[in-house]
Parts: sequence; C-alpha cells; structure tokens
Amino acid sequence: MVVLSQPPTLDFNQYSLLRSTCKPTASFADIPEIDLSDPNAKFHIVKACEEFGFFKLVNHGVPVELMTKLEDESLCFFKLSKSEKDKARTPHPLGYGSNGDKGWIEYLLLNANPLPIFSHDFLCAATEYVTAVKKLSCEVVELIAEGLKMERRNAISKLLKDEKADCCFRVNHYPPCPEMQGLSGLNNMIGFGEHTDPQILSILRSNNSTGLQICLRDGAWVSVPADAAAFFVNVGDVLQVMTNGRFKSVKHKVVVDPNRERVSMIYFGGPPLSEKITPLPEVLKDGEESLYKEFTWWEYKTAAYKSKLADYRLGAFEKSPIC
Ligand SMILES: C=C1C[C@]23C[C@@]1(O)CC[C@H]2[C@@]12CC[C@H](O)[C@@](C)(C(=O)O1)[C@H]2[C@@H]3C(=O)O
Ligand SMILES: O=C(O)CCC(=O)C(=O)O
Ligand SMILES: [Fe+2]
Repeated sequence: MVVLSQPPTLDFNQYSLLRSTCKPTASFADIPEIDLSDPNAKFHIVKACEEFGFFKLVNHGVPVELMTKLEDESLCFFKLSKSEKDKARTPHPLGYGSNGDKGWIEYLLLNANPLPIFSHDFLCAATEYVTAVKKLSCEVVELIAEGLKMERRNAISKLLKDEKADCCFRVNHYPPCPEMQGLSGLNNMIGFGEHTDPQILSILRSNNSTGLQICLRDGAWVSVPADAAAFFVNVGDVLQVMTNGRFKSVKHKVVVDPNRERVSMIYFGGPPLSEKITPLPEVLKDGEESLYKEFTWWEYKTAAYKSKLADYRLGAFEKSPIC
C-alpha cells in the first residue's frame, strides 16, 4: 500500500532562513528562446551563452509525454511515506535527500550513466527521458562547437558521449508548504539556494510552476517564466573554463510559491573524471592564455563537493593575474 507522507515541518531556523533571503523579483520576458529547427540556432545559442549563460529551448523534438510520464512517476515516489522514501537514501550525495541547507526541497539524485535500478516504472520512465535528454545535450554542444566555428564538431560532445562520462540526473520536488501559506505577506520562499552548476551544462524541465531565477550580468535576479513543454539550458563551470570565460556559468536559484507544488528534472552533463579541463584550443585567440590552472574534473568535483552551495567554486582554479 502507498501511504501519503505528512508535509515536511519547519523548525524556527529553517523558517527564518527561508523567509529572510527572498525579495520579490520581476518576471523576465527576455530569456533567449532558441528554436532548434532554426538553421541559425547555433549562433543564437552562442550569443545566449555569452550574454546569459542560459537559454530556453523549443522545438527540441523530445515528446512532452516522456516528460509528464517521468513527472508522474516521480510524484508517486515523493508521495510515499517518509520511511519508504528514506529507503532510497544511499551514501551521500546520491539517492533521496531532503531540506538540509539548500532550501524547501526534497530530491532524488541519480547517477545517469547508467541509471540505478529503482522502481520498475520509475526506471523505465527515467531511462527513456535521460536517453532523450542526453542526446539533446550532445546536439546542443555540437551546435555550440559549430557556432564557435570549431573544426572539431565533437570536441565537447565526445566528453558527454564517453562511456565514463560523469553525468547525473536529479528530480527536485518542492512541496506546498502549509505553514507558510497562512502567513501574511509571504508569497515566496527559498527552494534551492543560489549556486552555479559545476558540470559542462545542465538541461532542466519543470512543471508549470514558476520558481527558477537567474542572475544577470549586472547582478539583478530575474524570474524565468515556466514552460512545461520547453527545456532550459544552463552553462556550467566546466564550459566556462572550456571557453576561457567567454561563456559564463549562470548563477541561479529557486524561489517557490508555498501554495504551488514544483517538480523539476535536471540532467547534468559532465566529462569523465580523469578528463583534464582546459580552454579548447579553437576558442583561444592568438596569444590568448588560459585564465585557469589545469585541473581534472575529478579534482574540480571533489573540491565542489567540499564547498558550500553559494561558493564561487572556480575562484580557486583561476590563475592569479601577473602584475
Ligand atoms: C552544496 C552542494 C550541493 C551540490 C554539491 C555542493 O557541495 C556544491 C554544488 C551542488 C550541486 C549544484 C548542481 C547540482 O544540483 C548538484 C547535484 C551538483 O553537481 O552540484 C549539486 C550538489 C548536490 O546537491 O549534491
Ligand atoms: O529545481 C530547479 O528548478 C533548479 C534546481 C537546480 O538548480 C539544481 O538542481 O541544480
Ligand atoms: Fe542548479
């Protein structure tokens, strides 16, 4: 029998943390929208990665039923009792997790290469979804290579296609929060604190609830309008290094409306652990030097997992300027 879980409860510290850090933010209609069927998509993607480190992807070819099937399966999991869900807590960081220092969230974090056996129906839906999104992520980075006029169209995609590629997949659930609903003046709270994603790129899909916010170059936070049929793509820290800072890893966070349930599914495309991360030679102009020290993805990931969510993780890997 499936037992519905009790809504999570807030203690005083969590409550102050969640409410104190959010201010209302304007919805931002100018998020770059890339139509994958547009022959110039590659140039628009490069421009969006340079200006925002973020874009919306439409006409991507992934059937919406594949998305909703996994969303439904995920909700079946999150509706289980706490003790059932706790059975999916595996050694940190993978498996089921909740709240912690991130915000008002519970999640499943899975290794995408290959996906672990979980429940049969969840596994089928997740496998189908991850296969489609992985293919899409390779298409996107191949367009990036073309847009950057690189000879090796597969310079980045070969890392994601590698059998040892360190990719992971996450489903986030931001449950409605009854304790917040009754409080006047509070119509939003931190679901996932501000951070950048460490990998090459992330592909996100959410249900029709808003919540995702990105930080623009001038430091302003803007809210991304929800679109359950689209994907949203983030430049990650590794892609920032591979483009020698030409693309910026976008700072983002989730601020949720306590009256609405949000579900998001994110594929994080990372390279093999042993891969040396350096700027792609094709991206460097004559005489341009790398802004970063050489490191492997394993070294970066290890350091990232020791850091706090909001830390500027690339800082430790930047070369000090020569005066
Ligand atoms: C606090 C942390 C959570 C995180 C690992 C980290 O130490 C810093 C980066 C965080 C992040 C952000 C993007 C992804 O959601 C994630 C899975 C990742 O690879 O880096 C999370 C990590 C996590 O939740 O375990
Ligand atoms: O849940 C979301 O919409 C975004 C979550 C996120 O940024 C992450 O999991 O890294
Ligand atoms: Fe993220």
